[in-house]
Amino acid sequence: MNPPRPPRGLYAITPDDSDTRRLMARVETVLAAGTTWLQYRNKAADASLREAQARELLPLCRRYGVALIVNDDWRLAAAIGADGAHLGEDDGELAAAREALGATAIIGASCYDDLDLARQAAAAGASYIAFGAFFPSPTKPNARRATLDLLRDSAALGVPRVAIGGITPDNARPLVDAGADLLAVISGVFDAADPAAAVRAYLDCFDARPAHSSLTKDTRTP
Ligand SMILES: Cc1ncc(COP(=O)(O)OP(=O)(O)O)c(N)n1
Ligand SMILES: Cc1ncsc1CCOP(=O)(O)O
Ligand SMILES: [Mg+2]
Repeated sequence: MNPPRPPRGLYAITPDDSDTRRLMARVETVLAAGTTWLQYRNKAADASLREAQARELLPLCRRYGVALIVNDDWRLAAAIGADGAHLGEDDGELAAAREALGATAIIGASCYDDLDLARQAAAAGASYIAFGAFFPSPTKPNARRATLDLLRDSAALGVPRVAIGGITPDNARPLVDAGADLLAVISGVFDAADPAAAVRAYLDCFDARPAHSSLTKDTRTP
């Protein structure tokens, strides 16, 4: 049997939206257009709204065969049976998340502009490592900035690499050429005049681009 293919494509991340009906409709458009993974991120919601929104997103993602990854809070991911969690530097230990979520969960780690952090995350069993911000981010203007060299230099780590931060269909191709397996995007998708067309434009950036990593880990959508 061939080894599983690594994930590749668009990793859409939800905007802060307190209107759950509207959020579901916005997300469904994006899932239907061909998103690979979805991250639930809402920095403005309280714990109860976050749980309600994450719970409602899960069956929607399942319907489209898209993995749901919860930002910041692996306990919430575990409580609702999500496919994984994304952890930044303030979001707890990867080992604890892995223990709670299990061997097949998708657990991502923010590595910002730091190859050593990426090495540590890969060694600790991260399913993917994320670098960025690569461009000024409308969502997170003070995010640390990363360079394309990080993507090139992290190829040998053998885990999928995610690029984030100010990515638009117009600036994304160099990231894919440098080794990004997934483009993580909030405003470029959800603030676009036509979010479905934006999703397709990001996916076009992968056309005729070889997959970079020779990965063996199974991080496919369940
Ligand atoms: C795919 C992906 N990459 C990076 C981040 C940023 O995580 P973090 O540094 O914890 O910042 P917040 O998202 O919590 O503001 C991410 N969420 N997703
Ligand atoms: C969470 C996060 N971490 C670095 S930049 C960023 C926000 C990405 O959003 P956008 O795609 O709108 O720049
Ligand atoms: Mg975080």
